[in-house]
Amino acid sequence: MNDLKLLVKAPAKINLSLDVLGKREDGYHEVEMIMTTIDLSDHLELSELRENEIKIVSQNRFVPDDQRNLAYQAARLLKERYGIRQGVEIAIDKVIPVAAGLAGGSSDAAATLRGLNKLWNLGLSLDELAELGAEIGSDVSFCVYGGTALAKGRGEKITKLPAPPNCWVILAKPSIGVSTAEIYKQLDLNQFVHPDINGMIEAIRGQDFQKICRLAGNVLESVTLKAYPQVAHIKTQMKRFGADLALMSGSGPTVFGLVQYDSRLQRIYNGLRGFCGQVFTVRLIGEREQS
Ligand SMILES: C[C@](O)(CO)[C@H](O)COP(=O)(O)OP(=O)(O)OC[C@H]1O[C@@H](n2ccc(N)nc2=O)[C@H](O)[C@@H]1O
Ligand SMILES: Nc1ncnc2c1ncn2[C@@H]1O[C@H](COP(=O)(O)OP(=O)(O)OP(=O)(O)O)[C@@H](O)[C@H]1O
Repeated sequence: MNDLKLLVKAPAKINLSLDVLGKREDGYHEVEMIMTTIDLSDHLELSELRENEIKIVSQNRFVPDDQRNLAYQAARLLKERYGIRQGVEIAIDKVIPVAAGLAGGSSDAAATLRGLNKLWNLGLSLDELAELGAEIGSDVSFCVYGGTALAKGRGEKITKLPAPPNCWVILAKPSIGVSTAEIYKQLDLNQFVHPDINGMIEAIRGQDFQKICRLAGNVLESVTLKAYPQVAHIKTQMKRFGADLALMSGSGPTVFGLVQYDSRLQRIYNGLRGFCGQVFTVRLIGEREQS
C-alpha cells in the first residue's frame, strides 16, 4: 500500500572538457572535467511502501529493475547508513538514452538521494549527499549538485562554476551502447593532447562562447572514435551542418553540438535525423537547482 509520493527530476550532463591525468592504484583514472547539466531529464516518482523493500519500476527494457539499478543502490545506501526500515518504490520515466555518456543512471541515483532525503526527513546537506553519491559511482556527486562544475579526483571532487552562456545543445546518439570501463581500459595516456581546463574555466567565467567552443575537448574520443567510426562521422556531420562545437560526451557514444543561434538549429537537426538513431534539441541548464 502506498503513502507519500514525491516527484524528482534527474537531468543529464555533458562534459565540456574531459582530461585524464593518469592511472591510479585503485584502477580508476585521475580526471579533470568540466560538466554542465542540460534540459533532458528522467522523471522519478518515489512512493513510500509499507513493506520494507526497494522496488524499481520502469517501462524501458534497458533499465535494470534490481540491485544493478543505480537508483536502487542509492536507496539501499541510505537505508543501511541511516537504519531506515521503510520501503520505497522508485518509478523511473526514462528519457535520457541509456549507456550514452550522459550520466543517466548516475543522475537517477542522485535524484533518489535528494528525494529520499526529503521523504525520509534525513536532513542531510547537498555536500553529505554528494559524499554518499561517490560510493555509488564517479559521476553521482556532480549529479547531486547539478549546475556547472569542475570535477577532479575520479570525478567526485566538485568545485562549482558559473553557468556557461546560454545556447542550444543538439544531442545525437547512434544506436550503440558504450561501456565506460572498457573505454578507460583502452585509453593510451600517450595518445592524446590535454585540453586546456584552466582556459575553459576562464572562458566560462568570461561568458566567451567562441572560446568555450575552441577549448572544449575530451581525451576519451581517442578511444571511442577509433572503436566506433559512426561516432566520428556524427561529429564531422554536425560541424558540417553548422554547429559551433561538436564533441563526444563522457565515454560516448553521444555527440553534443553547441549552437548559439536558432537559425541553424533546424538544419542541423534535420541533417542528423537522416542517419542517426536519436536526436534531441535542448537547452543548457547550467545553474544549480535548489535542493
Ligand atoms: C566518463 C564519465 O562519465 C565522464 O563524466 C565518468 O568519468 C565515468 O563515470 P561513471 O560512469 O560514474 O563511472 P563509474 O561507474 O564510477 O566507473 C565505471 C568504470 O569506469 C572506469 N573509471 C571511471 C571513472 C574514472 N575516473 N576512472 C575510471 O577508470 C573504471 O574502470 C570503473 O570501473
Ligand atoms: N537508473 C538507470 N538508468 C539507466 N541505466 C542504468 C540505471 N541503473 C543502472 N544502469 C545500468 O548502467 C549502464 C550504464 O547506463 P547509463 O545510462 O548510466 O550510462 P552513461 O550515461 O554512459 O553513464 P556515464 O555518463 O555516467 O558513464 C546501463 O547499461 C544499465 O545497465
